Amino acid sequence: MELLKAEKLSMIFGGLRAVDNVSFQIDEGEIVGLIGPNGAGKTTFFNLLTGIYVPSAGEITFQQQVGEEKSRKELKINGMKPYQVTAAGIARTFQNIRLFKDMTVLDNVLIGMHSKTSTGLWQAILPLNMKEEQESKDRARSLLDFVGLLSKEKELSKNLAYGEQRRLEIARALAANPRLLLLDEPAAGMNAIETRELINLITEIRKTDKTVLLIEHDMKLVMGISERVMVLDYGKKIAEGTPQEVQKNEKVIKAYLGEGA
Ligand SMILES: Nc1ncnc2c1ncn2[C@@H]1O[C@H](COP(=O)(O)OP(=O)(O)OP(=O)(O)O)[C@@H](O)[C@H]1O
Repeated sequence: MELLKAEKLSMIFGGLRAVDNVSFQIDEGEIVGLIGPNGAGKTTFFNLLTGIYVPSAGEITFQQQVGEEKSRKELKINGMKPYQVTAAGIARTFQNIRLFKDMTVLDNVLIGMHSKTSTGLWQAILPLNMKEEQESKDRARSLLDFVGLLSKEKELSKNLAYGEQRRLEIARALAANPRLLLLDEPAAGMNAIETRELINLITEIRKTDKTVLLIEHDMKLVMGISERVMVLDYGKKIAEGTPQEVQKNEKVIKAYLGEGA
């Protein structure tokens, strides 16, 4: 079932078409990889889906879940503010880790929980009533447990190892309880062990009913974990298909993977 659809999406900076007429759909429960050379427009595409940029052309729709009965409402994402997009059910991590470095690991997750409102930071810092505060902390701790960081809850996030900071970013994004999780180069800078742990984590996230779209340059990871892969080059979609199809695609080999792939 369709979760998010982008139709003929473009983003133009000056004369540069960073995203050029890209149509894309992701269904509920899928893990989809987004690949392409440096500067292909991958992060810009994420920025369009998350309200950081308003598209120069095209439309993005998201099937928001409303109420307890899980009924759906089609929502137009264009023009929404990033916090409204998060509240609608799309959360993300960033290529350059964006944690509050002088705050504890636990507080970083608590902030993610309250980022659904424009006053999110203040709500996270100001005291809630005791019961709410305890419930929030319990949920934040269970997310830390999920990403394997519970034992580090009191540490300052800047003191975590690089791979741990990346996992904390994922916990912070999950705190918003998204239906669609966007991961921007989650394995960047990770060693082989950290990458293996990350693959396990993404597999576990998928089991929790979430849909995942990830940008990644680690081909082993992205081809191993994705059911479908979309390839961008100079802002244009040059291929889309299963990892096997994409790896055999002449255009993709020429633009990105190279002959030795
Ligand atoms: N705010 C901006 N203003 C002007 N140009 C931009 C802006 N953001 C991105 N670009 C340009 O748009 C193009 C696409 O950039 P983008 O960061 O989306 O690529 P990418 O595929 O994510 O690259 P990488 O793999 O290196 O992260 C690049 O040429 C980049 O310089």
